[in-house]
Amino acid sequence: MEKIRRDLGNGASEVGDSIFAIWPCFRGALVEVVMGVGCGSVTIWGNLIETVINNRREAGQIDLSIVGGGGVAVTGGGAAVMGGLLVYVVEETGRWVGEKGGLGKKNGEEDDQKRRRFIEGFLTLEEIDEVEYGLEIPKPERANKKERPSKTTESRKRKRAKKKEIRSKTTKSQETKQKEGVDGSSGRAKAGSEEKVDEETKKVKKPKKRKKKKQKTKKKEEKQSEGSEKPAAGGTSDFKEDIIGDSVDEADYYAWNELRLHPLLMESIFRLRFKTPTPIQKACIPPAAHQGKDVIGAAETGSGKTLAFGLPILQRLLEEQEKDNNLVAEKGEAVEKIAPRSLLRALIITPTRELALQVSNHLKEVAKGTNTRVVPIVGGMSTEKQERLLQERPEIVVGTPGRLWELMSGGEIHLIELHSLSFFVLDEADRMIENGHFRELQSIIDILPMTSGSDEGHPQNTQNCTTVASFQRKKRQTFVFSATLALSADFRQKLKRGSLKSKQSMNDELNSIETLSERAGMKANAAIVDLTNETIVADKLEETFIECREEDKDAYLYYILSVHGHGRTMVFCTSIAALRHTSSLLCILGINVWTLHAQMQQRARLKVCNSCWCL
Ligand SMILES: Nc1ncnc2c1ncn2[C@@H]1O[C@H](COP(=O)(O)OP(=O)(O)OP(=O)(O)O)[C@@H](O)[C@H]1O
Repeated sequence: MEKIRRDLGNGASEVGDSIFAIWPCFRGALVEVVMGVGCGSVTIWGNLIETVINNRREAGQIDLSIVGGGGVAVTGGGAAVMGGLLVYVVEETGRWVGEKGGLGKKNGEEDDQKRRRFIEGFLTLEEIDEVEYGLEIPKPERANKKERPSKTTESRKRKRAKKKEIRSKTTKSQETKQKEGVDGSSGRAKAGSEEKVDEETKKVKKPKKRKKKKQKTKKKEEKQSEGSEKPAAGGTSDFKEDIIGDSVDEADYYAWNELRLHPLLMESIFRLRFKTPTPIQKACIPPAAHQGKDVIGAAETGSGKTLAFGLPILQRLLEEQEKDNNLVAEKGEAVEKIAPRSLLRALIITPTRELALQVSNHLKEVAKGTNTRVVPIVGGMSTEKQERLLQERPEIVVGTPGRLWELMSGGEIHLIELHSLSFFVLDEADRMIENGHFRELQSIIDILPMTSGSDEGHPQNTQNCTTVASFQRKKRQTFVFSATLALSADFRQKLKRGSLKSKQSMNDELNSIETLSERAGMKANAAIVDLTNETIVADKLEETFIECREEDKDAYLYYILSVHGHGRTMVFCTSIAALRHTSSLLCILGINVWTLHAQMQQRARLKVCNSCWCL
């Protein structure tokens, strides 16, 4: 066996770059990486290289063994031995394997140049032309995880053939199940190649569309037939046993008692296993749900703000439904005619599409078992489809300013019949006023009927929209939620005096939460709940700062993810290019990566969000 020593460079990052770059070349070859002694980041690099090589070996993608060099184990373990970290690639087959600054010339000069470029440049995945190099980037194996769409035509063909086989063999219901499986796998976006995934998903999904439609119709029919069996608001139901399955000890949820929520909402809370209300929920629900007050709420991200406004909305809608039902029962049909049915009762506005969907999904989950419908209206999705959803007249709409205003100014009837609007919510208000992007938000606020105490009862004509006369105007509550809050000491006085409403102020942009709140109709007796702390950092987060060289950043990231990254991790990058680099790298290293950035199509962005929520 001819052993050729290849010095892959000095220092962790050089070695790392070389190893990353030449991995694909190792495929099929029997090589040894012999670690030399090291210092400094030897622990990181030792762990990194060992983990990666072991993963690859287990996946059968690489046949490398690690041999401690210079008497120091590859894992380093903090060995403080002076000297650079050296890696020797020992080739068994006699074929060129890889090197830094290279001498290899087994296959002619041209090939060598390509390889050298390949190694020295540390190309990103997008830059590597697999065909040119005759390489196939190894696909990390994921135990117990759904397979991601493969890049190669061969595997695509295999997939298609498999699907065909499944379709022909299975019965209708089995087929549906199988398809769901495939669907799941196609949802896995491959890092740095969202567009490809999108195309691929299209291909995989196309034949399913009809099936899906059929399923939808079937579901709809089932729903309709179930309609009469749905628990009426406030009525007792066997919902708990149905959904919960295993029993819930209500005593564990005693902390919710003081919030006096409707039994159907408590059923949802049991189902979601939310044992105690979060501080922001505890502070906001009583004034909002039982005193009918407006609320300005601020708390760190992830503190449960959605339900801090969501539960009061659902509580009031359920109470009203109960009252209506009782009146109908007492006085007969006549009352039903004047009770507002299927009108927009709550309009929730968020600064981003993803947040709107997150909020909408969260509320849907809690509203399960009630008759309340929640619909998201966001940009980047089919307007026609959203108009169809609105034709069903949902009580709660969660949307982003742009698409909402587009539909409102186009005369979408459900969105401009605002006389029965009982809740107007601005979520993440601090982000809503950032960059002054939200001209549409201003337009939406302008067409809201005045809240009680102003010119109640008078219909308004504003711009393209006309709000209809109210026969049963509800007192509207305004909720403004944010992760940060800076209110002036005399904010309440300003609200009382209406100074923020002055002519001068009306011409100002919505550039502060104070102005935004006041314009949205916030009343002076609003409950102000500020649970932010000075550091802004969420309590559950621990911040750590690692000082490192630019070229070591990737190694640290991989190390942190490998050693500490159990569960989900979010990695923020400064640019889309940086995101592509990092995600490609992590993908090569066998980490399940999803990317999300502004240049992705909305459909792909939503798919990523949905998949991440489902993890
Ligand atoms: N009482 C509760 N007990 C346990 N988990 C809860 C409770 N209320 C909400 N959650 C969960 O906490 C998570 C964060 O909630 P939510 O999204 O409402 O926070 P948020 O403050 O709005 O965060 P962000 O500002 O990031 O939108 C969600 O997954 C939600 O299901």
